[in-house]
Order: sequence, then C-alpha cells, then structure tokens
Amino acid sequence: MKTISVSCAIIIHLNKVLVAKRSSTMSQPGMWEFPGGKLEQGESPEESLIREIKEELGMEVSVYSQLTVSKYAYSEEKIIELIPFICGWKSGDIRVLEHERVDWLEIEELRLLNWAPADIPVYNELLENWQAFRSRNTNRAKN
Ligand SMILES: Nc1nc2c([nH]c(=O)n2[C@@H]2O[C@H](COP(=O)(O)OP(=O)(O)OP(=O)(O)O)[C@@H](O)[C@H]2O)c(=O)[nH]1
Repeated sequence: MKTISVSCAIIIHLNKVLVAKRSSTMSQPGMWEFPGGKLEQGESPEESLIREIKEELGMEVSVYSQLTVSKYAYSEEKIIELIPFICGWKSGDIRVLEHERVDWLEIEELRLLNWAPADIPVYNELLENWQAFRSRNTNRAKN
C-alpha cells in the first residue's frame, strides 16, 4: 500500500499558531489542520511546504525544525505520512486562497479544535515542547 507524504507548517508568530479549516470543496471538510499538502515528485518536504504555503496562503515561510512524522490510515487506500515543521512568517500578507478560514490561536485554544486525526500526535508534541518552540521563534523574529 502506497503511503502519501504530506508536509505541514506549524507557523508560530507572536506566541500564536496559524491553523486552517478545510473548506467544503476539500476532503475532510470542516476539519482543522496545519496548512501544507502533498509532496510532488522530486520535491523535498521543505520545498513542498514552501510551495504549498505560497499557494494556499500567499505568504513565504522560513522552515525551521522538523517534528515527529505522524502516520495515519484514513482507509486502506489512504495512508498519510504527515511531516510537520516549525516555521516562521518570513514575508508577504496572508490571503485565504483555499481554506474556509484561518486563525491565529493560543496554544491552549488548539485543544478545542476538531483536528484531522493525523494531527493529534503533532498537536501533542507541540504542546509538550511549546516553551522551547515559542521562545526559539521569538528570538529569531527579533534578530
Ligand atoms: N495540509 C495538511 N493535510 C493534512 C493534515 N492532516 C491530514 O490528515 N492531512 C491530509 O493530508 C492530505 C493533504 O492533501 P492536500 O491538502 O495536498 O490535497 P487534497 O485536499 O486534494 O487531498 P485529498 O486527496 O485528501 O483530497 C489530505 O488528505 C488531508 O486531509 C494537515 O495537518 N495538513
């Protein structure tokens, strides 16, 4: 069975995280995710992420550290390998080009969202390491 590789961006800015709600025209409509998408042939996860974020949100991100890959079988045909990255907002304004909406939320607020199942371990790792990720991004933004 083929595993589909998807990279996603945990964009941290001013102590908040950017989250996106899937629209009615997408699969898993109404569920929340970290923006990103499927890797294309020959792309690294980081290259794919920069391309997808530009397509979905019109902005440029800096890709920092990778978190643990989360594998989830939505069905026998659809096994997702979600590759999360901590990212920063590099440049450009945010435009919501594909999702129903996006929000900047506090870490505690993320718990309340109806997440795509593959994202639950990612959220848990983010929560456990929040202080380190948060302060690293804050220091980068200052420099
Ligand atoms: N971008 C993104 N996709 C995720 C996350 N979690 C998760 O399960 N996915 C799944 O990974 C796939 C990403 O595909 P995509 O966004 O590039 O394209 P798509 O909607 O056309 O995919 P589809 O084949 O499911 O319709 C989707 O099936 C989506 O549901 C996440 O946090 N971010």
